[in-house]
Amino acid sequence: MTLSARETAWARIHLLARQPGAGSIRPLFDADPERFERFHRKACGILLDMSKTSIDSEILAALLELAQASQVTARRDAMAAGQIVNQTEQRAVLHMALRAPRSAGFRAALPEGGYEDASASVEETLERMRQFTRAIHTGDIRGATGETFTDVINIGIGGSDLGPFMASRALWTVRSPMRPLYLANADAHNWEAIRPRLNPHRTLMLVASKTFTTAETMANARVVRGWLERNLGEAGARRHMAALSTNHEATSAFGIMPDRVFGFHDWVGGRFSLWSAIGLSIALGCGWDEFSQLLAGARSMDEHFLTAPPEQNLPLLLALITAWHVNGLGLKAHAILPYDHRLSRFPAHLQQLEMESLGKRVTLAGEPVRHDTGPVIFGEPGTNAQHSFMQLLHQGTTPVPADFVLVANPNHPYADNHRLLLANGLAQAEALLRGRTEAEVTAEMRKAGTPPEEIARLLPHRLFPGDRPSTTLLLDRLDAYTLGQLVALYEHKVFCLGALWDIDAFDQWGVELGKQLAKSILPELEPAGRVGEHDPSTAGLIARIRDMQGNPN
Ligand SMILES: O=P(O)(O)OC[C@H]1O[C@](O)(CO)[C@@H](O)[C@@H]1O
Repeated sequence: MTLSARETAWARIHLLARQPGAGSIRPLFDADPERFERFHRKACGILLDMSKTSIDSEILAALLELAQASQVTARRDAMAAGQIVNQTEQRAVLHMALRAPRSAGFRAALPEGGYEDASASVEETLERMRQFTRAIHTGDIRGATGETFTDVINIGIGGSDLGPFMASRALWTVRSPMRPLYLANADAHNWEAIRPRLNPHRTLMLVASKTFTTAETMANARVVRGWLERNLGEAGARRHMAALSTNHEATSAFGIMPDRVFGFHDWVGGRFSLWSAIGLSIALGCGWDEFSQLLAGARSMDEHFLTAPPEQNLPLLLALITAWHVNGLGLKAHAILPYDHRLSRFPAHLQQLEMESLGKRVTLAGEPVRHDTGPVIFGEPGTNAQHSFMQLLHQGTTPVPADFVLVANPNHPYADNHRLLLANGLAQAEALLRGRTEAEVTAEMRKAGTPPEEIARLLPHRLFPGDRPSTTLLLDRLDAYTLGQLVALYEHKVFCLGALWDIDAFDQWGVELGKQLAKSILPELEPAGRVGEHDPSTAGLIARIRDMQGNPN
């Protein structure tokens, strides 16, 4: 049987991963004092250090071969050309058009044939967003009682929340023009926690939903609209509402004035939408210049992704590292550890970006995948992570690859704190690599005067296996531009993994079943409802909830 180029490339990866010592990192440093120099790359101001992984020249060459055999470059070019790369939904994928000037000339293929001018509609929407933002900030647009808007509440979930929330958290300062707040959870405790901080006379409400049908978002939008109406009347409330959506019919049915609807297109996936109208809360909260810089930074990463050779291409390299860990070494979790508090929502954003994109079990052709796909993504900002889950990364039974994001220069004057932060980030990665040997632990305990029997008792608990992989991304500073670069880097990493695994990284059918079942359970929880057909566990739980709420079964 002849193997295809892809199969051959995969076979090579698996073979390399089975070599004795594969997965070991420390010997690679021992053998090559220049390893850091040879295994770090710098592009777009981001330094990517992959030397603390077990990838050596041979493995890197094999991974690059896999990328070539998987036609990552050709697929990338097809995406940039606006072809229908989201095959199951028959859509082009053009978030890159959102941050490109009109002269870039992005076009989106239409399923019925022909193309639409993506860049033209992006430019038009951006200009409307810019004017609206300016008018809100200058007070040309005011609330129903003539007061200026001080707060903007973005009501959305998933990609209509996580990206804008992450970016606002990173970019907002006390000097920013408005306070951006985010309401996502259908649990009204979320709204109850936000409401006391808001003055209805000064609050602008954005309903952010690509489809404008998402149950959680619509439930929250009705609650907040009701609050505005009670305080301002129906007509007054309308002056406080805007929508970010592709569904103009539904926004108008909800009562949002047509000139307050900022649209985008189905070639923008939810988790890639923070650059579109969905990012309006970033512009309003942090300022138009910041939003523009965010787009410009992402654009610079797009240009790098589209033009850099594979061996220098940061998104591709990040993807190949993950492929090595998941498929070569069988490591199925991945930690995101930003050592910058402004990036505290970054892991949450990447959770959706990576897991919704890459949590797939069939190929584009609908065949079962032959390789594992997306790992579990989780994370917290350092140093908080160290005091919660890092124990498992250091001494748990399975290595968990981690991305450390370090920022050399802070945007605050507390140099001591920043040194402490960086020292911890560097130390965690070093500890994962280096580990701690029996000789080291024994010597340290002896020095501390620990009796021999106590040393023997504690020794196994105090050993660190080391040789655990991590990748470091080092930024000079974090600002809107570099944030744009960082987020776009991960977006393109996801694209590359989708191509390597031959899956559709742009659909999300896996979220549908739960939504459908929730619809059928909903009436069963009403006071006069009845428990329907379910598995015994679900039926039992519904019955108990009805009991606890004092409703008959
Ligand atoms: O913007 P919408 O249409 O409300 O969707 C919100 C989110 O829901 C999802 O469809 C998943 O349920 C995400 O892909 C999306 O980001």
